Amino acid sequence: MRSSQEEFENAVNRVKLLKKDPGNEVKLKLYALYKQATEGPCNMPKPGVFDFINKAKWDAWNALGSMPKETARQSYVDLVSSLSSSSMSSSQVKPGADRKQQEYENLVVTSEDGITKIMLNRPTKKNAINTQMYQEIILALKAASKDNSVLTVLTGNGDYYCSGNDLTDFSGITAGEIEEKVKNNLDMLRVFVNSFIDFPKPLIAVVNGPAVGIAVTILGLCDAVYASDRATFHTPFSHLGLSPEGCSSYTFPKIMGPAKAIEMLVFGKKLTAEEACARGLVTEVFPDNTFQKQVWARLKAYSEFPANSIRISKQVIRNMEKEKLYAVNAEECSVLQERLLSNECINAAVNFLSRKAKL
Ligand SMILES: CCCC/C=C\CC(=O)SCCNC(=O)CCNC(=O)[C@H](O)C(C)(C)COP(=O)(O)OP(=O)(O)OC[C@H]1O[C@@H](n2cnc3c(N)ncnc32)[C@H](O)[C@@H]1OP(=O)(O)O
Repeated sequence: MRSSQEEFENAVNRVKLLKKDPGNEVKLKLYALYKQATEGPCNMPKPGVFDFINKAKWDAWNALGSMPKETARQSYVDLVSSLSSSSMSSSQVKPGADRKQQEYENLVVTSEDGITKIMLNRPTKKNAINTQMYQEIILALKAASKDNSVLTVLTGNGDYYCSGNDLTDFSGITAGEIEEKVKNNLDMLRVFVNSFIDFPKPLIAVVNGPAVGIAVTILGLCDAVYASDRATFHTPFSHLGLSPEGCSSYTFPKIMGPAKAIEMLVFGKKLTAEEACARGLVTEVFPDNTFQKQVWARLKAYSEFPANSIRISKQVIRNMEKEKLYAVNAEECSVLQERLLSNECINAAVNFLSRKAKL
């Protein structure tokens, strides 16, 4: 259900009544969503590098890309509700009450039986992740981290799980605009990956079909990966003149050993689901014809475990590595920023756009 103008205005007023300062990151998000909801996409000139505050605000607003006003308004209302409810005592939160689900352009998000499912929903584009979908996943993870669910699931609609970063993202950009666009996208990628690092409860990938690029690397930050035997796992970074992201330069060698990680991340070897399982990237493989039934029965059973215990145990494991993962993410984004501007990468994108190259 979409929120009304009245709900939005109420939320604007409720922000002023918050007892606890929500911190700069959240304040920037609120600012950006408010501007997007009231004025639409950012078309203001970018403030100078030393105008730190206005630049941070501009970056946050600009990163929302072409998100529709209505989506921004709903995201704003949801964010304010989560801030208001997090300042309520636990006795004020009704057990089992499901949060109203926000509507997204590129995702379908549902909550049932203690499980929030975030489904990538661009099946005609093999669920390629464009700028707006990155933003929506960030928002959906933020909402799921605060809802009543025990588990959160990431999956894809259609025959693909996800074909990775949308390679048309940079089409139509002039030479003068490219550096700015790349920088903004990399700032957004860093926030996107951090939202996986920070996710506070078990996050499970239900890989219904082939996965490419960032959709594969991010699996190293998930807590379980269930795959159909139809799924494949491909990170063709060298083929595209790119470099690893999603913390895979750290998680993959740790999961499968350096030689096997290099085979995937540097030489672009595509793995079957069974091979990915043997390397430890996938938790379990299921036959495609019973995949959904078996996986959801398993998840339903897990969702009945005590919620606090599950969350705290996941956090104990993740907290050991958080600082390292933030540093890896920042380093990977900085290397990737250079790569995206390289001729090798630009040629690969042009070849894809002119349909000369596919994987
Ligand atoms: C700021 C972030 C930086 C992060 C950088 C990179 C990380 C990565 O994710 S790198 C990996 C990028 N992905 C790819 O290289 C995959 C490209 N796609 C393909 O090679 C093929 O489309 C694929 C093998 C996935 C599927 O082939 P087919 O089964 O033959 O289908 P189609 O090619 O006809 O695809 C249908 C439709 O979807 C569009 N599509 C698919 N993938 C992408 C993509 N990644 N980006 C944009 N569009 C994609 C494809 O163009 C078709 O569209 P239409 O022609 O309009 O029907």
